[in-house]
Amino acid sequence: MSTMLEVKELASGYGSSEVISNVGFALAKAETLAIVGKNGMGKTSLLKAILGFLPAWRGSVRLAGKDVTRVAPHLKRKMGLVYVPQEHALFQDLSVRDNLRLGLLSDKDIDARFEQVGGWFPVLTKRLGQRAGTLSGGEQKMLIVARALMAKPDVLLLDEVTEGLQPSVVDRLSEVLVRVRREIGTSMIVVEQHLPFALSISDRYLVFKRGEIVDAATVDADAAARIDEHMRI
Ligand SMILES: Nc1ncnc2c1ncn2[C@@H]1O[C@H](COP(=O)(O)OP(=O)(O)OP(=O)(O)O)[C@@H](O)[C@H]1O
Repeated sequence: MSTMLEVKELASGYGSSEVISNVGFALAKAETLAIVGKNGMGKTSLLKAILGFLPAWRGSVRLAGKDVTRVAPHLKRKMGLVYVPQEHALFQDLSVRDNLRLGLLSDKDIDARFEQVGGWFPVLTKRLGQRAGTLSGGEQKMLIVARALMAKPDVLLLDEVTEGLQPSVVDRLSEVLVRVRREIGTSMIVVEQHLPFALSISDRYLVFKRGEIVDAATVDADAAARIDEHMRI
């Protein structure tokens, strides 16, 4: 299977403090990888280092075979790497439609993109004219994910996407992400505290501790118990 994203010996941090050390993994086409670990272990920083918001101190990031370690985040986005940040990054005063449109790189295929993404998120299709700021918290999170999917990403990085969501919305999101992967073959990295959600949609997982990978395995029936053990220590 072809490798979409390859991270090798990546290190990064803030000021003089290294928070990501020697991180390496590969993500195949249409594969979903969960990254789990306690608060403050460096999961968000890892995503930022992959995206280029944090500079790589050492190591490399390759996207579909190309070295993108020093490529700016907006250019990586054009190359198919899209990020769903932890915070609610919507344009509150713009309509749902305009927020979705901002996820597109150009208006080419706009109708087809609205149709496909609307099929995944019918709740948004009904509210295209509504101001994003007036959506419920769950709907706003759906809109952030939907906007990221407008550009049909090759690789999608999702940071704590279930945070603050009620169980029915979490279930809905996992159904949509499984469908997206099946229908357009997106590869995904899911940074998550919500273990059942992460494991239900992932093929493999990495456990992160103090900026390093301390366990990496395929998701199987014992994965949750193994991860719990790491979380306790
Ligand atoms: N802008 C920043 N400046 C300095 N240090 C930072 C900054 N952002 C994060 N850190 C530090 O880097 C370390 C890793 O933080 P990070 O947010 O990557 O962890 P995390 O595993 O994503 O945690 P959480 O699950 O709480 O979001 C922490 O010690 C944090 O205090």
